[in-house]
Amino acid sequence: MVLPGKATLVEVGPRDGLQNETGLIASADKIELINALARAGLTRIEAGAFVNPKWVPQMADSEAVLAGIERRAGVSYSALTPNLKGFERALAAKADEVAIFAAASEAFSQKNLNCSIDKSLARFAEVTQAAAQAKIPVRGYISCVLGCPYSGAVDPALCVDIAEALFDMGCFEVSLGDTIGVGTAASTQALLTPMLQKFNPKQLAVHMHDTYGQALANVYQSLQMGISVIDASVAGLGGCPYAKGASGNLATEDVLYLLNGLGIEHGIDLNQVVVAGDVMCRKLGIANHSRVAQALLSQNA
Ligand SMILES: CC(C)(COP(=O)([O-])OP(=O)([O-])OC[C@H]1O[C@@H](n2cnc3c(N)ncnc32)[C@H](O)[C@@H]1OP(=O)([O-])[O-])[C@@H](O)C(=O)NCCC(=O)NCCSC(=O)C[C@@](C)(O)CC(=O)[O-]
Repeated sequence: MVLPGKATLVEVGPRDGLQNETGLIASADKIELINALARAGLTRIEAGAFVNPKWVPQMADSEAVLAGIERRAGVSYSALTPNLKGFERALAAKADEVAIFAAASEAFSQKNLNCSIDKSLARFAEVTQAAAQAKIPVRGYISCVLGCPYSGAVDPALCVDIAEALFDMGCFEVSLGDTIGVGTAASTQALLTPMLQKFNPKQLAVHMHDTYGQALANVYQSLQMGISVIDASVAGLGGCPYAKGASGNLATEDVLYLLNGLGIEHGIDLNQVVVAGDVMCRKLGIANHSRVAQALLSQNA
């Protein structure tokens, strides 16, 4: 078993976690969440999405959010950019990093991006070209790597091809998304095996949703295979608007507890993350989906 000595968390709660909430959340509350997460030691925070606001109204205030946050030294504040228009908005809002997001399923690509996989990659190439000129790093995502809500099983070979296309156009990292949380440790291994034959583990991240309660096992599987960048969402907030029934990402607090138990360094204060998630859940009037947060909060109650 080869475990990395150090792991980096990419906090996606303020974007992936909140994008699906139906009641409009005040920009000030999003800003407070992001600031609290940065103070807790998270160094990569997805702060918004410059997507079509008609498609995802909750992210329509991403300009205001990026303008309102404290910019802590050493923290990278990123945003999703589906096309050149999104990139121009992100650049004007001074995002430190942007992310493009392809899918390993034609059906999901149509639902999420209103176009085929090939067309989305052509749009993303325009974004990476503009980002290279502006010296903004670009992260790539691939959704549905372990299953699609519309077309079912996904071939790992297709994921490898899309990852290659994303790296070829200049992405510094590709995050592999189990968008609907159907993966298991075995299917994660089956995906990562061909991925790691082609790419360095340092180039890859995993982004696991917890619909079937397997996300932590999938992260552990990924750590054992040398992946050390993990996406997570505070309090397990979230779900994808184009993946019915998909629950939130794996909770940041639960990943931190796993890493602590394994002795893997991460530089984040678990208790501060628990408080940040608790404050947001109370404001939203929703349950906290982190098992670790539930346990720690009940001890302190
Ligand atoms: C890709 C598009 C834009 C195509 O959307 P479209 O409607 O086909 O776009 P269009 O180019 O035909 O333009 C239509 C209108 O939208 C405007 N428009 C066009 N682009 C933008 C923009 N960037 N910002 C603001 N406005 C924009 C454009 O200006 C135009 O305005 P009009 O002329 O009608 O007034 C749309 O499908 C879209 O926004 N999709 C994003 C959906 C989304 O955010 N999904 C959730 C995030 S992905 C995810 O959660 C998965 C992930 C990453 O977490 C990983 C995982 O879990 O697997």
